[in-house]
Amino acid sequence: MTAVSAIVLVGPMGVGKSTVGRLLAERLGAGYRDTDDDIVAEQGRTIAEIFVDEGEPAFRAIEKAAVHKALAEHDGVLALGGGAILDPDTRALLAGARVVYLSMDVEEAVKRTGLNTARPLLAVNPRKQWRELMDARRSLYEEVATAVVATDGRTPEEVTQVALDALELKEA
Ligand SMILES: Nc1ncnc2c1ncn2[C@@H]1O[C@H](COP(=O)(O)OP(=O)(O)OP(=O)(O)O)[C@@H](O)[C@H]1O
Ligand SMILES: O=C(O)C1=C[C@@H](O)[C@@H](O)[C@H](O)C1
Ligand SMILES: [Mg+2]
Repeated sequence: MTAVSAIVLVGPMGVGKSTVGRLLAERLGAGYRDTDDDIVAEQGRTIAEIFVDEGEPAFRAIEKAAVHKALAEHDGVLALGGGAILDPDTRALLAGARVVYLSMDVEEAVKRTGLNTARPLLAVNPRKQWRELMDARRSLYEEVATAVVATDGRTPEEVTQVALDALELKEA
């Protein structure tokens, strides 16, 4: 069963899903869960290792199963991996949920992700790769979102407050 009361965070790598997700959960007195963490725990490997060992399609299959499991089990704040919305079944499942799309522009993205090789899809030419990813994904993030929150120039605390306002949620 899908836990439709979950608040789901989507958006590109480094936008602050994990940071804001934890703050949002704290403010709401709710649990926090992150599908990237679930995958690492279940697989006993890092995301980068899964990409290197098995390639992106295999990672996406693992991710799809992890996202569907988390949506069924968790009714707090749930951060999804940045590419989870690429899967059409996952997008269909999100149709019943409250989904916050955290957005940012490319310069902010480069600042936040830097040259961190833990993000395999941005490991070579981060600025170009980020633009290409966003060209392919922007409309998918918008499709699943019930609220869009721009994070540029805002602290994580400010982003959290704007998300609460957008969802019209009060603190616990
Ligand atoms: N609003 C913000 N302003 C400035 N820095 C931020 C903000 N939100 C997050 N950060 C910083 O940006 C980096 C990425 O944040 P975070 O790990 O939360 O992103 P993410 O969306 O979960 O990324 P991923 O998709 O890779 O899991 C961290 O160093 C974090 O401290
Ligand atoms: O945007 C993406 O495709 C990804 C985002 C991260 O959350 C991880 O799920 C992984 O690095 C892939
Ligand atoms: Mg994260």
